[in-house]
Order: sequence, then structure tokens, then C-alpha cells
Amino acid sequence: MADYYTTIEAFRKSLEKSTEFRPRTGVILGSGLSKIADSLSGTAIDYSQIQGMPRPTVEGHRGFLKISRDYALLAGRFHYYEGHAIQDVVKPVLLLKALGVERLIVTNAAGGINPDFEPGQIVLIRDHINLMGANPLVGPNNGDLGPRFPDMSDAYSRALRKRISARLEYPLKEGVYAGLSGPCYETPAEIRMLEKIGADMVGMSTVPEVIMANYLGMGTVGFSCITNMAAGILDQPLNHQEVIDTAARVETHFRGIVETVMELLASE
Ligand SMILES: O=P(O)(O)O[C@@H]1C[C@H](O)[C@@H](CO)O1
Ligand code: HPA
Repeated sequence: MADYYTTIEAFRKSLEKSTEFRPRTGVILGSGLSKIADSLSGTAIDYSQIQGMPRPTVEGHRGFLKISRDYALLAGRFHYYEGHAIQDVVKPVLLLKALGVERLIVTNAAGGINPDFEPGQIVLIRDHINLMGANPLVGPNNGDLGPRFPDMSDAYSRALRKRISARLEYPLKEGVYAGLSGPCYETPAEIRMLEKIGADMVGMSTVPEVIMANYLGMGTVGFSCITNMAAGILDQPLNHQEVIDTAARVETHFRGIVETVMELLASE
């Protein structure tokens, strides 16, 4: 495994110069969702000012940290398909760990497989299926950071999900997220396979981050914004612009949910 301890320490040192905030809650914002960070108060720190932080290359991932007393929001993640090593894909989680974050909210844009879902809907992630062909924990383990064989049976905290559903005015549907490497969208045959193995939605991120967060002992919850129906479900081609446009259309609604969850976690 990469020397994650050294990476976390380097982030800690780098951030010492730019912020005194040490929030307990971290949020990673998915494709087209970074406007949520603009609308919340706090100090903005560009990734270029954080030593060792890569730059996002995908439209809709801008690359800055917004930090306040209660939360750290990361507007911009790194995807395996961008050519980043899997050890770099998880750097947003290592950065949050360096700040002392204990609870993580991950968000993403995803294609809906479950026919009960529709574009624009926000789904609470119940579990994931790792089909990325990579795992950030491969390599020698530093037992001071986490266990060799992390338990993933409650990767998306059941207790937190229960509290979130109780707090929101209406219940969110839950679903299983299949994480593939991308960058091409899936074929209709792949989507039929994913449906058969129990996936409700599909995307190209989140899974490595959630593995790392669980390994580091962070309680984690995740939300998918269904930006499109997955390949072959509707008779229409897929494109990233649709993903960005749908995320933008529901941004206010999604922000309300994320803010409610942030308040819930901050009040505990
Ligand atoms: O970062 P997320 O998972 O939200 O982005 C999704 C997956 C690809 O990066 C992109 C495909 O449109 O959106
Ligand atoms: O349909 C999709 N497939 C994979 N990733 C995605 N991200 C948004 N939509 C999709």
C-alpha cells in the first residue's frame, strides 16, 4: 500500500498554514455538484495551494476545499479513469483525515438502473459493488492507520442512514451503487448484468473513497444524484453534458439535503 501515513502528515503540514478550522464532517461533491460549496460560508482553498493534491481534469469538478468550523467540503474529486493511480484517487479522503474529519458524506452523479428511479432523484446509497478492478488498500498495511482486512458490512452506516431518513421531511429511496472504472459509459448488456447482480445505479467514483474512509474509521454516508437512466434503459445515447445539466437542475434540492445532513451530524 502507498505510504498513506506520510501523505496524511504532508497534508496536515500544508493545511496548517492556510486554516485553523478542524471540522468533524467532510463532504465530497460529485460531478456538477460543486456549486453547493459556493453557497456555503467558509474559507476557500484551491487545491493548487495544498501540497501533493492533484488537479481535477473533468468538467464539473473544480478543485477547491471550502472549510468552516463545522464542515470541510471538497469540490472536485479524482477518478481512476483520469489516469490517476488508485492511491491518488483517495487523496480527498486522506486530506479530510489530515483535518481530523470523523464523518464523511460522499455524493456522486450516477446512472439509474432501478426502474423506480428517475433523472433528478436523490438516492441514499445503501451499499456498493466494487467493479473498478482496483482497490486502494492493496499493498503493505500500516496497522496504525487501519486493519489489514477492513470490515465492509456497514460501509454506508446503517445508523446514520436511519437518522437521516428520520430527519428528512420525506424518505429517500435507497440503492446499491456499482462502481466501474469508466470512462466509457456502460453498454446495455453491462447494465442488464449489473441489474442482475443487484445494482440500482452505476457510476465511476465513490467506491475507492468509501473503502478508504471505512479503513480510516470514518462513519460514511453517500448520496447519488440520478442524472440519467443507464444505457439501454431508455432508447437514447448518454453524454456528460446531460449529467452536468441534471445535476445543475436539482442543485438547490440536493443542497438542502446535504445541508440537513451536515446539520444533523454537527449537532451530535
Ligand atoms: O464524480 P462523479 O462520480 O459524480 O461523476 C460521474 C462519473 C463520471 O465522472 C461522470 C460521467 O458523466 O459523472
Ligand atoms: O450512466 C452512467 N454510468 C456511469 N457513470 C455515470 N455517471 C453519471 N451517469 C452515469
